Amino acid sequence: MAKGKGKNKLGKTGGNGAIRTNSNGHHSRHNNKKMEFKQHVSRETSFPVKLAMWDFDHCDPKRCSGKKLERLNLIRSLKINQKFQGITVSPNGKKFVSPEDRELVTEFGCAVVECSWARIDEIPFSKFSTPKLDRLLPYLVAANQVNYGRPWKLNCVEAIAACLAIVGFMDLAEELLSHFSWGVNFLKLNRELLEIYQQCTDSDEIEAAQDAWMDQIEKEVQERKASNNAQNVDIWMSGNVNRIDESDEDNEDEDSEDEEVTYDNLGNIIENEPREVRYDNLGNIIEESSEESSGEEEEDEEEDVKYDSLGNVIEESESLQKKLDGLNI
Ligand SMILES: C[S@@+](CC[C@H](N)C(=O)[O-])C[C@H]1O[C@@H](n2cnc3c(N)ncnc32)[C@H](O)[C@@H]1O
Repeated sequence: MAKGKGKNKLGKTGGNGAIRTNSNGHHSRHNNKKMEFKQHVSRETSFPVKLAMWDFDHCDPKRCSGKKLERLNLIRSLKINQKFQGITVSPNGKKFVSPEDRELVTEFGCAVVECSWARIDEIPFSKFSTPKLDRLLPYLVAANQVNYGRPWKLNCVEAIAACLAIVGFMDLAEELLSHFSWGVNFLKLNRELLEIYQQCTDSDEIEAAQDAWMDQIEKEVQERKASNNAQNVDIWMSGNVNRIDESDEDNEDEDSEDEEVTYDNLGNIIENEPREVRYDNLGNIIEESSEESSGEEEEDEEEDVKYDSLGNVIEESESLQKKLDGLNI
């Protein structure tokens, strides 16, 4: 393709077939995608979409994503007072990037302001910006090492990739990010949101989608907090969490195993219910009744208890025997 004006007009590049628009409005590439891209990058300005930046030299060139794109010949630097005809993603914007901007991006490209977030107040936006072309990016989370996990504070390559993805050039966003080790994570982290934004038509819809997403996040945070609080209360109220909840019907088996069957030091069953037990001076049971037991019960038990030649109990009361039968011992 000839150098000059028409070079980056997407959809008009027909000959090299780099970009085709599908029924969703997204574009796709045909086979040997990498090769087609390499052909592009070997050209003077190197990318199917015109990319530009105003570089304020705030950043360490080794860490700066804008400078890396420049070294790769994917973006060009603009002079401070130089205007740009395409979309500028900038914190100075009033509207959000939306699929409505697709034609502008296709025709004229996308620019960023390469500077430090910490020094953003020093930037003389009025010198270079065209306010009606400035765009905010909606809620998206950074994946770069400097601001990982932070919403809105994207670096230059993320900002450009986000703009490309929102207007429907997802594969170009991928291409651009593929030059950064962490790049693929930006699309992974934001995939769902980007798909939502791609379905919007204009800035207002993008803003509404962003607000709905943030409301949802806020709701989930509150729910998680409430559930954590509830769990903390339960832990303190329930004491030892290793104890089995005896009111739990599912624990019936464990409960029944807890039913106490106790033995004397020779292994004889001496009690199946809490009772006061007394021993003779050889350790033999001499009485099983409690002082509170009725006289009737005492008599019954006395009648049923028999002893072996050493004085040990060899036969339990009838009621005890019934319980033993029930336990299949
Ligand atoms: C402040 S610079 C930081 C650049 C960083 N030093 C780097 O290595 O790429 C990031 C630029 O990306 C664009 N940008 C990032 N996040 C944005 C957002 N949420 N809205 C609009 N523009 C954004 C702006 O042009 C912004 O100036």
